[in-house]
Amino acid sequence: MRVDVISIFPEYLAPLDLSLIGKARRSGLLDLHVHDLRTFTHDRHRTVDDTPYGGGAGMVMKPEPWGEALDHVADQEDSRPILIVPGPGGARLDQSLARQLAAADWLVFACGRYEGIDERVYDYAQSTYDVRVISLGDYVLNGGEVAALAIIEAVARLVPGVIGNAASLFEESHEDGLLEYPIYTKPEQWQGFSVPDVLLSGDHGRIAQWRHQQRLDRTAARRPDLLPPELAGAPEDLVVGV
Ligand SMILES: Nc1c(O)cccc1[N+](=O)[O-]
Repeated sequence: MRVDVISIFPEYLAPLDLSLIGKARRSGLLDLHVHDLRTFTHDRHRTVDDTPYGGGAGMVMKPEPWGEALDHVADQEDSRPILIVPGPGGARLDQSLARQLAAADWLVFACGRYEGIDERVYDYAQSTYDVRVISLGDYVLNGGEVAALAIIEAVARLVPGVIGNAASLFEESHEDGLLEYPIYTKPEQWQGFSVPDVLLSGDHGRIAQWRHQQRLDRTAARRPDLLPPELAGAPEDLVVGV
């Protein structure tokens, strides 16, 4: 998978050199390119913003640098990349959308700052990109970089080979709609807390059943909205292993 990120703060994307994503870059599984939007300005001050037409607070990102940057990134390529513009007005990222994006060959991220990007950039990009606005949630960030990091991590880890043990992708929270079960490691006793006996039993059938029940209980308690319709609204003590 190729990923391009355009930002006025390219150093914000430095964490992508770390851990499994950094390893995927070095192995060639992830072909990541970060671009400084100011590279595509031509004035002495490398200007990327200006006042909004119609008045209002704050500044708007100018269309010209974005147009040049998007043309530069997509240049000489015949495939149509997905352009992701992280923003509060976008489709909410969830595991299903992350899986969809992980099937793409090429993602390009446009990280807005200030009050956002001139609307004509979205229109201009349509001829070359599949334009998507994606939100992490209903709250306000200062720009798109943090969201781009989160989306890239959620997507890249689903690319085959990025996570060494693919089995660990299953039974994760949200992978199949339920939250994950509690996990434990050595020592058996710690600060007066014990590991549940069932996990020490060696009975894999009982362990699997216990873990499934834990997932149902946790989902019912913390995210009842995720419960399957047949269990939604059922009293917690009736949410039994099904
Ligand atoms: N919420 C927000 C924002 O305020 C600015 C950029 C990106 C996001 N987001 O992805 O959620």
